[in-house]
Amino acid sequence: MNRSAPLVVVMGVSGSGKSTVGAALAQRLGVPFADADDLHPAANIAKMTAGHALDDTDRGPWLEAIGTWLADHDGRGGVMSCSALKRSYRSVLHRHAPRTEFIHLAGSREVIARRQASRPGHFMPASLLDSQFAILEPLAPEEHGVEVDVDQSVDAMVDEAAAYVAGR
Ligand SMILES: Nc1ncnc2c1ncn2[C@@H]1O[C@H](COP(=O)(O)OP(=O)(O)O)[C@@H](O)[C@H]1O
Ligand SMILES: O=C(O)[C@H](O)[C@@H](O)[C@H](O)[C@H](O)COP(=O)(O)O
Repeated sequence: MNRSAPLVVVMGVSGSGKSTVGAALAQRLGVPFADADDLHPAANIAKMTAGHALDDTDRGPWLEAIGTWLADHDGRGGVMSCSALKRSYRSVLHRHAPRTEFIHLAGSREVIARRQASRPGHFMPASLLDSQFAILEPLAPEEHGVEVDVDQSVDAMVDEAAAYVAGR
């Protein structure tokens, strides 16, 4: 069994609970937490705030910064909340930190839209949710990770994620 500290990316579309569940999971696991929203270049935040979806070029340097954080935390472990919507994005992260595991917070557009809309003071406009679902690629069987249903309490989601990590 691999006893090294967990290195986890909590992924999913905007409003799926990445920040909430990621922070709680990090606390449960006793490892540092970071939110990929804080690693976006200012231009990316400005673009999303203005209602435009990011493209692969916008996400390139951001993914490199997230991968660097993961590689830096390989020894002590960590949890990063990051949309990581496409498999190619997850491949970039995996290249930096090969033992990264992915927890995909997955659910219906209806539930997630409700949560996203009820979240106060966030830069991400609700209008961009469709573009997030449009490019979302769920985890492939050969990727290291698990899907957790968003339609349950935060505690239950963290329980599932922590159980997956413990059993790896
Ligand atoms: N399991 C849950 N049950 C109810 N509300 C939730 C749950 N998970 C997250 N939320 C709420 O939904 C909103 C979006 O969650 P957030 O963590 O900001 O998502 P993301 O980081 O993926 O955009 C927040 O207001 C958060 O408090
Ligand atoms: O790749 C992207 O398009 C963005 O990273 C996006 O997926 C992310 O969701 C935003 O940064 C909004 O932040 P929230 O996910 O916290 O809503």
